[in-house]
Amino acid sequence: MKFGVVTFPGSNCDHDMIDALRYDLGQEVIELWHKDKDISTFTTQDCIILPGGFSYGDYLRCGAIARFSPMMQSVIEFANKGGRVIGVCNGFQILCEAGLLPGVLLRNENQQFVCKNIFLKSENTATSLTKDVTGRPLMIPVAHGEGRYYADDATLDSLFKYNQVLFRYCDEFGNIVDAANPNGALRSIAGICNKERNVFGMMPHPERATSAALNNRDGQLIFQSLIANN
Ligand SMILES: NC(=O)CC[C@H](N)C(=O)O
Repeated sequence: MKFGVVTFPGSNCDHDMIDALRYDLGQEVIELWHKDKDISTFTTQDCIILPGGFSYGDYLRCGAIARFSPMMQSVIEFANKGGRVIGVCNGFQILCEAGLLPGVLLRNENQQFVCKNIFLKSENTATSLTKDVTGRPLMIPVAHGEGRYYADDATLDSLFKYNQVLFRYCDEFGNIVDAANPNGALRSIAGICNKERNVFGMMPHPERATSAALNNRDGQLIFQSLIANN
């Protein structure tokens, strides 16, 4: 399989993602530009990633302008054919704005940008991204101003009912407690997928935790699960 990483104007985690996949995980990576549309070399075995950043300066709402990029039309078609798409942080925001994932990311409850390590509990072994992520909580960094996952009660209930919640914020022992929730996300939701389980969004940054040089390789477990369960 190969990965495509889309750069939008204002992306700033695209090269972190490319480096993590290429050098820490040894994967083939194609760099994609938001104004291009041709992803015909990608098959449904492959994966497109929307990385983090501040696309279009976060104007209107985070991701609200990027979702109109020409590349997004191709990404939506790719996802509808069953190709896997992952959005991290701003990428998650873009996927929600594009309607590929339900809900929205609102400004953090404390109105502050939050940048720190948090713990994540994997909630779901039914998706390729999380299948092999079992056992202890993962330590992964977050860095966002608008990461508070919000959806109406019916949507939240449906996410749990259909096993679409990927990750929840927890303490270092795996307990879901308010104090471990960095942004006020409803039901401590940190990541979700669509019903078909091929579109994934998460606020924390696994690509910032794939290298021994960073003293944290917990993020590798997430990418390795995706690669192993292709
Ligand atoms: N690291 C990021 O992707 C930041 C996402 C977004 N711009 C926010 O602050 O919420």
